[in-house]
Amino acid sequence: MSLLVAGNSTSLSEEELDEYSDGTVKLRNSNIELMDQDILYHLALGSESHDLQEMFGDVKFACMGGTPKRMENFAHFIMNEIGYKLPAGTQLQDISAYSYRYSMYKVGPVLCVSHGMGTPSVSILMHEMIKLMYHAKCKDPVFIRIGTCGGIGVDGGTVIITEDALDGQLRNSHEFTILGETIHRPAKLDKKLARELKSLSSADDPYDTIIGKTLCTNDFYEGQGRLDGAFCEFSENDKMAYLEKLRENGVVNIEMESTIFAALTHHAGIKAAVVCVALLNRLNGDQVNAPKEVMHEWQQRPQILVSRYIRKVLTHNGQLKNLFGHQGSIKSPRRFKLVQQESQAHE
Ligand SMILES: O=P(O)(O)O[C@H]1O[C@H](CO)[C@@H](O)[C@H]1O
Ligand SMILES: O=c1cc[nH]c(=O)[nH]1
Repeated sequence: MSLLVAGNSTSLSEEELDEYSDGTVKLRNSNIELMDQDILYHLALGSESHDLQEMFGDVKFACMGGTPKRMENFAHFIMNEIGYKLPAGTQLQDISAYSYRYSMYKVGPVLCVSHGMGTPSVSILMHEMIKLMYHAKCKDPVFIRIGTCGGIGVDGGTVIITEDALDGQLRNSHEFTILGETIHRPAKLDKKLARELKSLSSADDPYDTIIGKTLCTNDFYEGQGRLDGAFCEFSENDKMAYLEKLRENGVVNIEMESTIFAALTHHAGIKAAVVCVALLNRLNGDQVNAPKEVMHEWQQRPQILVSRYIRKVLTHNGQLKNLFGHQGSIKSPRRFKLVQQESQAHE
């Protein structure tokens, strides 16, 4: 059996992935099965304290993004899009509220979870999300990051689907330090899923949706070649030469979570995608200074694309009609605005 070897780490071969044919998420850690209980501390959930299969067994999509508010908004939006009805007299609850770390909302088969900023925050969440999928016996869950980024040669408002996630040294892997040893795991996303998402963009969308390489950094300022951090020990020429080098290598955007997100989902055999909206074109500057309302509308764009995908899959599986008894339209930015206004009115 051929293994994909990166550093001294291994990833799933095609043959191994085939072994997961019942679709459930297998853990690559035999310690978990031997434990009396597994506490998902940062999600405020546990395998003994909660019936995770009953609560989460129907999850098909785990959507994640940086801020709790974005994910709460997305939960309301997707609820409307898939026609999911909450039991009378109830409202969406933040399932992980008492962790005081991440927020989690469940809308039928869709989980909407905030992941914070940067690798450590996402890494902790991904361990617990993958274990949650395992304990809940979820079948073929798809993980999607819905984020923001800086564009390289693309206008603010452009939606970017990541084809390959690259680290600061342009390697298509994520570097881990485990027991003092450095290992790399491939930062692979599902290319077919990326293409499918792209196919759901519409000529009627008043913005571009593109696929390209994403640079993932450990910092927003010096790490992304900004001149406007508290420190800067390089010149504007150095910065522009670096951004041009990125562009020559096919990089179209920069953010801070894609390699860890890709590496851990791939290591777990979970299909994943990253969809971000550019908040600015970094070739034109460093400050994020678009008006608040404009940025708010831009951030809805990846959510609209992802909702089209979710609706498509649920429609294909016959779930949209059968489970929720209402179809709606695939392209519905107008309805999204209404939901957003309602949710803002409650802020
Ligand atoms: O908008 P989100 O998804 O939080 O992501 C981007 O925004 C943060 C920086 O402002 C980083 O976490 C970056 O990856
Ligand atoms: O420039 C940007 C904008 C959003 N997020 C980033 O990480 N960088």
